[in-house]
Amino acid sequence: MPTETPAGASDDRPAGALAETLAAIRPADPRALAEARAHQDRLTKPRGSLGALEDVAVRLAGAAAACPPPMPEPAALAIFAADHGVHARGVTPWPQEVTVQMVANFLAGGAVANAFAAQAGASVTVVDVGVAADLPDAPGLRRHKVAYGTADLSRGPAMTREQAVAALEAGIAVARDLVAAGARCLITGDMGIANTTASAALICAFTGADPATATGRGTGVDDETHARKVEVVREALRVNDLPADVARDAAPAGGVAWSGVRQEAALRVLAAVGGLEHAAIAGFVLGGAAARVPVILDGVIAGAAALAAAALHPAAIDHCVAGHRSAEPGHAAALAHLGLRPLVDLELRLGEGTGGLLAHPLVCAAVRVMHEVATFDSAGVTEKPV
Ligand SMILES: O=C(O)c1ccc[n+]([C@@H]2O[C@H](COP(=O)([O-])O)[C@@H](O)[C@H]2O)c1
Ligand SMILES: Cc1cc2nc[nH]c2cc1C
Repeated sequence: MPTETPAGASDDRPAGALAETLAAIRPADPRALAEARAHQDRLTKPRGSLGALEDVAVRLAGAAAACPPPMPEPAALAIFAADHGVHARGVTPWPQEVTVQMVANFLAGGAVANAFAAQAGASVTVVDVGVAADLPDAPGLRRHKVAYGTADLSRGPAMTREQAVAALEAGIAVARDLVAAGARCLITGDMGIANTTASAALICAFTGADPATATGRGTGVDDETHARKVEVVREALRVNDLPADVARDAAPAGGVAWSGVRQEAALRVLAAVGGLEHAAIAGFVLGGAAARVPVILDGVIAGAAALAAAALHPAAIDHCVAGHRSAEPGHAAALAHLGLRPLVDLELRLGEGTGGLLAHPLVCAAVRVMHEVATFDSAGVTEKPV
């Protein structure tokens, strides 16, 4: 049992790429943070007048350990696709085949994510981490299938620990390869019919939120389906023995780095109620953090996955920006727990990475200010109001 393991016991740490990635993650650099904050105040604008954009630029300086931070472009979107055993419980009106059909749509360039990626100048990679069908070869498709979908999380664990680690490592590999190919900003994307149910369960387990408040309407379910979905999330937490206080072991706590206990608890929660795409997105976040390349998080699926990444290594979140706030209620709970402020709030509830892509120009603008705006000194502008 994780609770019987001494805190910090190295024996419990996973081996392989996950362990190496966790070991490479560094928190925000305090010197770069201070330098960036001071630089913001020297630029030709009233102090704080760029609001949350100033915080984004300072955050990216801390993450990169450089002031100014590198421009976060080009960006690369990775859409992690997977299916869910809990679909059988009637938690979504959409047939499971829509997952594989949308994968084909992404690869053909026909989805909203493709249009938004073109607008942002981002590349699109589609990753099969657990689609319940065989996919033909296509440019832009990466194969990391761990299983043909998860098991039903309301009847027992959705994944084995090994499957969760394999999916985490798939996400790490995708992040590593995109960075090696030149990406300087990673954007999370997802596709998986029924994955808002798994997201709600993860958010409850990691934050202690109640299923009635964290479970939303996903693609747009009716009252009856929503009520069933809340009960399915409750059942998943009970069947998998994840009481509200499991969050004590798995959730990030201020100042604490990480320990074997925390990691094992995080893996147990992720495997019990997560999806293969959640695990892969958590790995993608860890991979970006290890490479000191910023990660823009998309909606509720990314928020739930980021909770798992934070539980595995709290400092990973220093490298993340919340692209937007989804209409899904659990997303706000996840972001509050992570201490992240979303940049865009347009009642989006699509997923695919669309909210993250919309935020990318804002993140670029925030960093460009640090590179290009004159200081009061250099421009000869009077620094103090009369
Ligand atoms: O990103 C979000 O916040 C979001 C909110 C609602 C729905 N989705 C997308 O819709 C699908 C899951 O919805 P559902 O109702 O089948 O659980 C999945 O493919 C997600 O990408 C995404
Ligand atoms: C059509 C459709 C597109 C999506 N994109 C992300 N999730 C989705 C769910 C559906 C149903």
